[in-house]
Amino acid sequence: PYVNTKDILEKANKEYYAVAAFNINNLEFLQAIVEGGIEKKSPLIIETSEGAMKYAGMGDPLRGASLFVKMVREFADSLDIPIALHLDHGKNFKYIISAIKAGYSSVMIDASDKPLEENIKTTKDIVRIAHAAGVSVEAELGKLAGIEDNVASSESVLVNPDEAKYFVEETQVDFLAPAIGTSHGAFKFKGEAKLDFDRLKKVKELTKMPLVLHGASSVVQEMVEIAENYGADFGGSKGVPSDILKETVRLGINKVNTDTDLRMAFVAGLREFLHNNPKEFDPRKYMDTAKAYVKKVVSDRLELLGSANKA
Ligand SMILES: O=C(COP(=O)(O)O)N(O)CCCCO
Ligand code: NA
Ligand SMILES: [Zn+2]
Repeated sequence: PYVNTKDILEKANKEYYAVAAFNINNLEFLQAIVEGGIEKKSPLIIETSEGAMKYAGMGDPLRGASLFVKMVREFADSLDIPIALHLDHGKNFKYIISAIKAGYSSVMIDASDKPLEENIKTTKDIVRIAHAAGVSVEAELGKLAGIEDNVASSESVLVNPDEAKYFVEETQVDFLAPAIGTSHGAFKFKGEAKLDFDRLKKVKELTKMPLVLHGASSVVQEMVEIAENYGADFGGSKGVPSDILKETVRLGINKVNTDTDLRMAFVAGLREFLHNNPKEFDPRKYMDTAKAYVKKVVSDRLELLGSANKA
């Protein structure tokens, strides 16, 4: 069934596991993710960025949003696993309202680059509107390093746990993304991978609410090797190691945003297939390996996060 993200995350919060939130831009990634969820009998959070809304709607974000709602609902209504649709990194009021109007389960208001009081004000405005429409809300505190959807944020500012408690009380958001040292994309760490577990622990103790980890892709070595075997150059790529990811779940992370790992898996499968099948031009065939690799990465992640058999 199509459910509210809050319902999925409240259960995960109680039972201390995490649910992956996978980004999509098209049908094929959605198919592969849903196949993984069926195989693992796991709840799924499908998420789209504002860029994905524009892309699918060919420039019209409301058309893109309603296309994604219709696609996701079609799958969700025909399956036993709970599936929610989330707007990731909502920054533009118009896009956030479009997602709410189209029927998204939840929206993220990302005002993490604003001073605290402004972040609170903006977030409160969105919470009021979203809650009136039965939509749950995610916000972010602190700043990720790396590139956030082509906006380079200078350096990562880690969450202040006391500020987090004040923020959630003031805004009544349903789930919070505390910045603890991750960043978006495939180049997360210069040296050794390290996250601030102490801050995460404190935020959980102070808020007791479902928490979100952004920039959580692991950069799956197997997929890097396949892609590089067929012409990709992913030199220097490094993600969040599995043991560190598991530790964040143990400490209270319940939603794990994953985009880069699926992108790399898809392109690895596409490169491999096209190289080995020079005569093929049927889209139902040449994207097959790509989808199979995405499904594999999805299934492994659902297992690792502990959401398998939790549907
Ligand atoms: O936090 C994440 C996941 O980040 P990643 O998959 O790059 O680790 N997202 O919000 C997905 C969109 C960011 C661009 O990749
Ligand atoms: Na999000
Ligand atoms: Zn993110």
